[in-house]
Amino acid sequence: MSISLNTCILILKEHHLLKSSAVQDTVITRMEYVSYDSRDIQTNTLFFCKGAGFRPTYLSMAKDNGANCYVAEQPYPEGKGMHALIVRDVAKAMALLSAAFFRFPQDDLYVIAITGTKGKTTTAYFLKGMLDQVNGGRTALISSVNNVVGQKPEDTFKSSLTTPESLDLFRDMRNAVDNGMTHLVMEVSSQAYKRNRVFGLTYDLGFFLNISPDHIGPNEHPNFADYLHCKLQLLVNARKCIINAQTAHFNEVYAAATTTTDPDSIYLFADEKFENPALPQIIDFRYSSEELDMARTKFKVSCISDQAKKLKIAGDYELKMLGDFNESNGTAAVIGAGLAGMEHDAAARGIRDVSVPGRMQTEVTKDHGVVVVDYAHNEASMMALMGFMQREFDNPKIIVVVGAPGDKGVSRRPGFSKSLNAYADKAFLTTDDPGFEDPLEICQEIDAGIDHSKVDVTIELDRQKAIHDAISMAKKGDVVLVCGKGEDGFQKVRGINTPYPSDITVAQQIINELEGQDEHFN
Ligand SMILES: CC(=O)N[C@H]1[C@@H](OP(=O)(O)OP(=O)(O)OC[C@H]2O[C@@H](n3ccc(=O)[nH]c3=O)[C@H](O)[C@@H]2O)O[C@H](CO)[C@@H](O)[C@@H]1O[C@H](C)C(=O)N[C@@H](C)C(=O)N[C@H](CCC(=O)O)C(=O)O
Ligand SMILES: Nc1ncnc2c1ncn2[C@@H]1O[C@H](COP(=O)(O)OP(=O)(O)OP(=O)(O)O)[C@@H](O)[C@H]1O
Repeated sequence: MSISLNTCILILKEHHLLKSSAVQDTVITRMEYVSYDSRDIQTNTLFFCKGAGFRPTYLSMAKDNGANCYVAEQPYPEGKGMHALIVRDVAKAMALLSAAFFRFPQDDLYVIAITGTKGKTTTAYFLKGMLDQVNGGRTALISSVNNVVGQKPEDTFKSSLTTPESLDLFRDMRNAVDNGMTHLVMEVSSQAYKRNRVFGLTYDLGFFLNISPDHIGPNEHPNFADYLHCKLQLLVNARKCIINAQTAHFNEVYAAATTTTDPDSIYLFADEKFENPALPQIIDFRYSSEELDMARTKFKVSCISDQAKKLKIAGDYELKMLGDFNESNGTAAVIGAGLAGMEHDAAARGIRDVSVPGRMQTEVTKDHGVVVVDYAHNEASMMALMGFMQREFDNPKIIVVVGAPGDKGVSRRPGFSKSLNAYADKAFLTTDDPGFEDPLEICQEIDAGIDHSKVDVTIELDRQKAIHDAISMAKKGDVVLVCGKGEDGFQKVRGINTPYPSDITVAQQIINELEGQDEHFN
């Protein structure tokens, strides 16, 4: 793969991004590799100088290792002798030039993008499960858990960001196309728009699931308005939009979709009980809860509007994952499958056994109640999780193991106290990626917001012991919720990923010890 200097100049000019260029007569004018990291350079690399942490010495290193052209927002003496493309916005330039370098792989994929404060990963996995039924397992995935770019084991790898840097994203898409993948389901974080990681990318389908305050703080969004604005961009860039009519800020969300999409291609869904007389739009799809047992969720999807009835997706669906919020996620995914051409039976087959690592993994024990390991890690998801347990399991005793990460999301901590006050009977406050903060102080901060007349609190910094004590004390009919880390196999302590056996493994071992069971979590 390669790109010529002329093509780069043309693309940057077309998008009004080029401020100036310096072309060297003596240096080759084709670039055969692209990188934004001086530790990853090959001969004739196009190198992007980007990011808050960029240092000019990285450019020297890149040049010494074979880079022949750099793109930056200002000229650097360290780049003397290289071609230089000086641009207004390096992140936008990187997205456009990477798409061209990797030969526009998005054109050969049916691209589905999902945003929302909660439910992105689950909805993405549901969609992959269904689409795999009709394309022979050729659905690529970009998610905060795993990325999948092919069908061989080595084509599945852990992701470090929810939405990768544009250069990595287009490379992953190219690999996916070359590996025969036909569809791509991707999570798009608000940060991806803030940082122009998906600049210029258009989706066949775009989902907006929900929004609540989150990701506000240093390095993320300065305020909620900025967070919402970034999330709305997904709809502006989608050819067809699927929107949860029950989302907060519905009017702004719907308006964003209409800026580039005809109302006939905007699909709304809501649960059967939802009524909002102020809403002029027809809700296209409704879902309703059917019976629920300890292991499976059943719900029905109905097609209401004429445009909805064109899709053959009405009927009953079953999920392996509990949670009424998963009925909402499931409905969104089923609509997406319908728009991608699927019908009810294949969709129902594809979604029924999907599980997402670390999300709503449930074990029904003999004598210690129901144990759930879940990724809930902010107020909205804790409320959704505990509220569901209280409604569905007839007001059980709720025992929660939870902590808050250090160095980030400080605004989430009062949300933990609030949700525990609302639903928990017993809370074990414990360690969760403390980073450079003292985990005891983090726990004390959460504890300070707890109403101790409602919730009995134990601070136990050893996470494995906290899980042990929670499950040991639980009796038949109780619910134990182990929140926040799901399948994470490490604790971030002082900048180092310290190995940790994962909540799933720890909980399973404890249940085995207590009850001699050897089944696995659902
Ligand atoms: C604020 C933010 O999003 N920052 C991301 C961004 O950092 P940056 O561009 O400022 O880069 P940097 O790490 O300061 O380094 C500067 C540059 O020097 C280069 N470098 C560095 C060292 C060297 O020796 N040589 C060299 O060339 C680096 O490759 C980089 O290009 O680009 C980096 C990759 O190049 C990301 O790792 C980093 O994500 C940070 C770690 C992060 O935590 N991001 C979070 C906020 C995020 O993006 N989260 C969302 C999910 C949110 C949600 O759940 O909704 C996500 O999509 O993951
Ligand atoms: N639609 C929803 N509404 C509220 N809470 C939800 C919803 N879907 C999932 N959750 C809760 O949020 C947790 C995370 O779900 P999921 O990983 O699917 O969301 P996400 O948007 O990818 O999250 P993140 O951005 O934090 O990675 C789940 O474990 C569950 O507790």
